[in-house]
Amino acid sequence: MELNWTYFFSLFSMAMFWRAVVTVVELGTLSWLIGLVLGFCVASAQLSGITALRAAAKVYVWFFRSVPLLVLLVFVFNSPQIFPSAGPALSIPFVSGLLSLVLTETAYMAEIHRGGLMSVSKGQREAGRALGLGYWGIQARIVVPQAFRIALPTLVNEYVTVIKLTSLVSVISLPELLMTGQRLYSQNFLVMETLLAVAVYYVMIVSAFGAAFQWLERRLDLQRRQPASLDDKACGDLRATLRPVALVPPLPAVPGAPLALEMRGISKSYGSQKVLDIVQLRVATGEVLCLIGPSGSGKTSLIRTINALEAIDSGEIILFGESYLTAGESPDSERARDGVRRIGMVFQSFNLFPHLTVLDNVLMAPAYHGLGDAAMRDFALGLLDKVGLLAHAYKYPHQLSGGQQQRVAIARALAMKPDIMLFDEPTSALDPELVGDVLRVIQRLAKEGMTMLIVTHEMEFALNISDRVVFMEGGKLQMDVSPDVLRNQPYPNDTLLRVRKFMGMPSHGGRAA
Ligand SMILES: Nc1ncnc2c1ncn2[C@@H]1O[C@H](COP(=O)(O)OP(=O)(O)OP(=O)(O)O)[C@@H](O)[C@H]1O
Repeated sequence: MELNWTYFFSLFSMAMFWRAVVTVVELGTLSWLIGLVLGFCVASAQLSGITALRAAAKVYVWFFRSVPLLVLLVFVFNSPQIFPSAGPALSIPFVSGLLSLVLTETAYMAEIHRGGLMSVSKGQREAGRALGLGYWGIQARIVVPQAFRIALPTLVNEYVTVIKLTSLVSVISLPELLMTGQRLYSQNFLVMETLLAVAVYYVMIVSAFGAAFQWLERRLDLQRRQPASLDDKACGDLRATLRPVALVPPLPAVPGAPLALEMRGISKSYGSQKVLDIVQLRVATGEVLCLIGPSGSGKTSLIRTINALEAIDSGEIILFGESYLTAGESPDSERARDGVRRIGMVFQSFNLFPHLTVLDNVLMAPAYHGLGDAAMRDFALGLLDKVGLLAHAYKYPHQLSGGQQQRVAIARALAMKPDIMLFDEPTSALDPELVGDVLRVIQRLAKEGMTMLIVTHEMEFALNISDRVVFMEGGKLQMDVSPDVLRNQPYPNDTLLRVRKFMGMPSHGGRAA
């Protein structure tokens, strides 16, 4: 069979086909955009803590993924028979088509968004909470930008699917591309030429939008962003504009002033396992405590309760003389969140925000709390200079070594001008050669008078930096003594002997291994 090529080419200059192209693009794009937004809401509902919401979202996704679009289209178009008041709107094929596509796409998009949201690690949310961000702040500034980037390639693919699905709307007489072609070949019987032209029209639409989306994907791809370090001259020029940064706000450590932190009878269990067992701890302003102990003894759990990342089962935590967290209280309460703003936390796995530059990581919390002015920007740059990373201010976390990332995390925590700093094994995830730089920054903070609790396995560091070394075992504080006692107590009791052994010290004291 010979194709009539002259007729085929003439189909590309027919106004009715280009009108159909506009219809397809309008219908596909609107369905995609509305599905994108509603799908995100449904995915959030699926992941919410509210059982009824979760169940409703699950049923929605299950139902609309199961019903064929063709069936839905015919049903929606004819639904005025059941709901006469919807007649004027739904008798318009474009509206019925849009509604059906949106109902279906919302279900598919919800699954895509859910995958994106779930792949943002728990540590990212915890870093947000540790910086005092509320639920919506964490969603808007941390989770959604990352989830969207992860989901983007699949969302783009879904756009192509939606464009092709619009051809089904011909079943309710919308003059889109297929319907336009059908009307034409039912008159002239040039079926193959017309369908071929329809296919080419679809390919053109998909290719044009595919290229645009690819451009967007490339722009959003963080791995492609490789801003360079500032050279010495640029660093020097920038440094000259900055004022020296005072890391620790002057807090009066006068006699009779309240303790920086007091833990009264804190207990916590995970199921039947008690991980904190009536912990009593008092920390004065300016004191540095190192928490040591065997793996699983509860050190991280203790530090996480101080930062309200975990609720407590019994007892009370008091911050600068004011009750901050009590047994059973939600760590998300207003009071706890206010307390968290006074505490900086540095995590073992850094938890930097990968979609933000180093400087924006540091500025994230001040900006959220309404402090992100020009002076704060200078302060943030000054902090980066303090931790030796001014040259890297405009890079992204993936361009830094682990040790550099951890120093950014310290600067980020310091940007909120905390009164207490918590460190949870800050060097455990680092290669040995990178440990020193991080420890030096912490040492500097100690010298400047910062109140600090540090969970560490660096025993010599603990002995050098601490005012007190606290040994934990089985969720209990077994020993709380100065490094001097640890090193020099000539008549050690059994616990001290055990701790010396744990720290790799000789039983008569001295240096740690
Ligand atoms: N979210 C959780 N759910 C259940 N159990 C947990 C949870 N977090 C910690 N645990 C358990 O609590 C105990 C104390 O853990 P924790 O992380 O506080 O110990 P750790 O002293 O910091 O240990 P390491 O030095 O290995 O980091 C462990 O037995 C651990 O398995």
